[in-house]
Amino acid sequence: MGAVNVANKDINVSLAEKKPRVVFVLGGPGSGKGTQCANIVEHFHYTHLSAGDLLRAEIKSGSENGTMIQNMIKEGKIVPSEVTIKLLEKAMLESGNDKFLIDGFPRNEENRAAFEAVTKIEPEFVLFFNCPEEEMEKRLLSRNQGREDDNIETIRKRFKVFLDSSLPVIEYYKVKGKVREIEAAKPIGEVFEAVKVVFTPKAEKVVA
Ligand SMILES: Nc1ncnc2c1ncn2[C@@H]1O[C@H](COP(=O)(O)OP(=O)(O)OP(=O)(O)O)[C@@H](O)[C@H]1O
Ligand SMILES: Nc1ccn([C@@H]2O[C@H](COP(=O)(O)O)[C@@H](O)[C@H]2O)c(=O)n1
Ligand SMILES: [Mg+2]
Repeated sequence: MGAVNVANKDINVSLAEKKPRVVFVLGGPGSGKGTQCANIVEHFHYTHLSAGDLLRAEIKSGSENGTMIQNMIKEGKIVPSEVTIKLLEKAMLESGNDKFLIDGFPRNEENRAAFEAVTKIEPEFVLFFNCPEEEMEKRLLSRNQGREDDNIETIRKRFKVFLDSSLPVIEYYKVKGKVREIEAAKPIGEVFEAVKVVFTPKAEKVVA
C-alpha cells in the first residue's frame, strides 16, 4: 500500500508540474460525447480520454478491480473516484500531450471534488452535449458496439444517474461560467460546427 501511495505522489507531483489544459466533456449517455471528441482530436489535436473506455480497458486487463468495475457498469453506477482518477492520471502522463478532453468525467460531485483535490487541475471549460432522452435512447439501442450497458434496463438506470448525480456537476460549473452548451440532437456534422466555434480562438473567428 505504501509503495502505491508513493507512486501516486510521484504521479501527482508531475501532473501538477505539467499543468495540462483540461476540457471536461459531459452529457447524457448517448449524447454523442465520444463521436464529437474524435472530431475535436482530428481538428484541434487534443488527446481524448474517455473515463468509460479506461474503465472497460481495466476490466479487460484482468485487474483486481475488474469484477467490481464490471458490476458497477452493468448497473449504471459510478465507480469510486479513486479508481477512475488513477486511470486518468496514468493516461495523461503516458500520453505526452498537454491538452486533454476528459470525456464522461466528472460524473458526480465526488468525482469532481476528488479530481480537483488530487490533481489541482481546474478545467478550462466544460463542453456539455444537451440531448433529449428519447434521442439518446434511440442512439444507444442501435449503437451495436457490444456494450453490456446498452440494454434498455441499464440505459434507464444510466439516465437516472445522469439526472441525479451528473447534472448537478454541470450546474456547479454553470455558476462558474465554465459551461459551453451544445444542442446535440442534430446531425453529427451540424453538432461539430457548433463545437468548432467553442474551440476556435476568438481572434480567429470570422465576423459576419
Ligand atoms: N449527432 C448524432 N446523430 C445521430 N447519431 C449520433 C450522433 N452522435 C452520435 N451518434 C451515434 O450515437 C451513438 C452514441 O454516440 P457516442 O458513443 O458518441 O455517445 P456517448 O455520449 O459517448 O455515449 P456514452 O455516454 O454511452 O459513452 C453512436 O452509435 C453514434 O454513432
Ligand atoms: N466517471 C465515470 C465514467 C464512467 N463510469 C462508468 O462507466 C459507464 C460507462 O461510461 P460511458 O461514459 O462510457 O458511458 C458508466 O455508466 C459508469 O458505470 C464511471 O463509473 N465513472
Ligand atoms: Mg462515450
